Amino acid sequence: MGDSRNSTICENLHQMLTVRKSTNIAWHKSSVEKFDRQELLQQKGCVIWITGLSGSGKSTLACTLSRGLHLRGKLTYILDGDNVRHGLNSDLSFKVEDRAENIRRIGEVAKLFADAGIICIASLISPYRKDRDACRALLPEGDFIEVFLDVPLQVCEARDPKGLYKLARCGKIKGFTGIDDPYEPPLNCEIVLQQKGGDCVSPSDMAETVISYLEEKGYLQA
Ligand SMILES: Nc1ncnc2c1ncn2[C@@H]1O[C@H](COP(=O)(O)OS(=O)(=O)O)[C@@H](OP(=O)(O)O)[C@H]1O
Ligand SMILES: Nc1ncnc2c1ncn2[C@@H]1O[C@H](COP(=O)(O)OP(=O)(O)O)[C@@H](O)[C@H]1O
Repeated sequence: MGDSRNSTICENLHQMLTVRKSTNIAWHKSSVEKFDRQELLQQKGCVIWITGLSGSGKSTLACTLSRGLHLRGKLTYILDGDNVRHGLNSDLSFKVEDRAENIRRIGEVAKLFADAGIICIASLISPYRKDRDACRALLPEGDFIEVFLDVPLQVCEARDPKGLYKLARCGKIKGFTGIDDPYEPPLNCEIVLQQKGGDCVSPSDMAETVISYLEEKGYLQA
C-alpha cells in the first residue's frame, strides 16, 4: 500500500517536472548549422554517456578519454554528475525524482554540446534505465553512446575514495546507490567495460576501447 502510494507520488512529481509549460514559442533556425560546425571541427558531435556505480571509475575514464581525444585534436567537454551538482543542479538531492531531473537536465545540456559539434562526455551514476533511455531519445540515432562501467559493488566499495560507502554502511548517508538505493544496469548498451579475470583494466586501455569505437563509427571525422 505504502509502496504503491509512493510510486504514484513519484510519477506525479515526474510529470510535473516534465510537463511543458513554455507556450507560444517558435524555433529560430540559424544560417550556421551543426553540419558547418562539424566541418570546422573535423569531427561529429555525439554524447558518450558513462554510467556505473559510485567508485566504478566514471570520472577517471571521462578525464582519460577527454585527454586522449584532445591529443588527437578533437574537441570534448565533460559533464560530470558531481561537478554539475555544484552549479546547475545544486538544487537537486538524491531522491528518485531529483536524480531523474539531474539526468534530464544533463541530457538536455549534452544534446546542446553534441549539436555544437562537440564530443560530450557525460559521467554520472544515472541509476535508472528509464532516465538514460529518455536522454538517448533526445539524440539522433547512433549519437548517444552508452558506456557501462561494469565494476562489481565489492570492488567499488573497497576503493571508496571519498569514504561514502563507509558512511552509507553505517547509515550516515541514506539512499546510497548500490547499498540502499537501486542501480539498473543497461540491457543493451554500446560499450561494456569490465575487469578481465579479476585483473584491473587501466583507464587508458578503457579510453582506447571507446576511441576505437568512435573511430570505427566515423565520429572522429566530419
Ligand atoms: N545517495 C547517494 N548516492 C549516490 N551518490 C551520492 C549520494 N550522495 C552523494 N553522492 C555523490 O554524488 C555523486 C553522484 O552524483 P550523480 O549526479 O552522478 O548521481 S545520479 O546520476 O543523479 O544518481 C557520487 O559521485 P561518484 O562517486 O563520482 O559517482 C557521490 O560522490
Ligand atoms: N580502471 C581502473 N582501475 C583501477 N582503479 C581505478 C580505475 N579507474 C578508476 N580507478 C580508481 O577508482 C576510484 C574511483 O574512481 P572515480 O573515477 O572517482 O569513480 P567514479 O567517478 O565512478 O566515482 C579512484 O580511486 C580511481 O583512482
